[in-house]
Amino acid sequence: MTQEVTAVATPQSLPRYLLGISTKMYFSHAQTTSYLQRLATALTPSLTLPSRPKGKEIAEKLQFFYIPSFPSLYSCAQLLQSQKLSILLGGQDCSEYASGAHTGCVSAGQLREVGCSMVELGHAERRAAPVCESDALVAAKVRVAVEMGLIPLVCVGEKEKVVGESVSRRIGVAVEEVVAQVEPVLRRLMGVVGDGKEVRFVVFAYEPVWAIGAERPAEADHVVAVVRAVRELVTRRYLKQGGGLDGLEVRFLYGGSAGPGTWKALKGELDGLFLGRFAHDVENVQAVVQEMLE
Ligand SMILES: O=C[C@H](O)COP(=O)(O)O
Repeated sequence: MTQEVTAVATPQSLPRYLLGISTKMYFSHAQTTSYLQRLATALTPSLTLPSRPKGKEIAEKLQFFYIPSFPSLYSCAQLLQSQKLSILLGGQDCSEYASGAHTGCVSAGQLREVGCSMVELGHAERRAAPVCESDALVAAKVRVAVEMGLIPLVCVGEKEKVVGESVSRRIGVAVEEVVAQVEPVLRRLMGVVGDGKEVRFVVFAYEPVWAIGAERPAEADHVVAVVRAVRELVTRRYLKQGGGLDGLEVRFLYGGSAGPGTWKALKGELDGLFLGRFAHDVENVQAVVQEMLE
């Protein structure tokens, strides 16, 4: 008998660290489901329910999420739910509309229905041509997603690597660009997230565009300095009393050619990692998990 998929309750708490993987459009449907199965097998008990021995200890520290292509979501949800794996599922995008005449689009509600509890929005590959999503469009999508109970994973990052300038100038330029992407999102979330609301989290993946699809991740010092500055500004302007987003938890992950060694270099300054190509090899994921649990 085929396992039915049920909508998943929006997580009301998350462990200290998050570890996510997007397989973008790299895998066929068959490859996606077999990859997820291999991942689940390799990472057991990390992915098992918190009620199981060792699983509890790990689940308190680390939450996994997986973001495959749309056509594979239902099968992935079937696999996760039938094996009771503690891994959140997310879509790679959603519409800014709740429903209607929008051919080719996928709504946040549909994602929820097929077992997603997250949605990735504003990835650099969608902000770039030919899709050209604007900050305002990304923010509108985030709001709709949150209204449907999905935790948004919003990708942000500066486009160019500044060279031949002082370190403070390099960081300043990046912070300015990232803040310009983060603030429209937070402003659109006023009144729909935080204390007493279904969604209590917003996750930002800091992905300098120049570090995506590269040989190696951005330098840890750069990542830490940019995220520290953005986090400080977000806390001061939005999360403190009167900032309009009381009770909202904001997490910052790093993405962009991340793999074994990246977490160690970041020295626990971030809230997790978002893996791309280097996660295609399940052994790399095992190595990253090991680093994060140390
Ligand atoms: O979605 C993931 C990020 O864009 C990172 O991808 P990458 O690790 O292949 O550079």
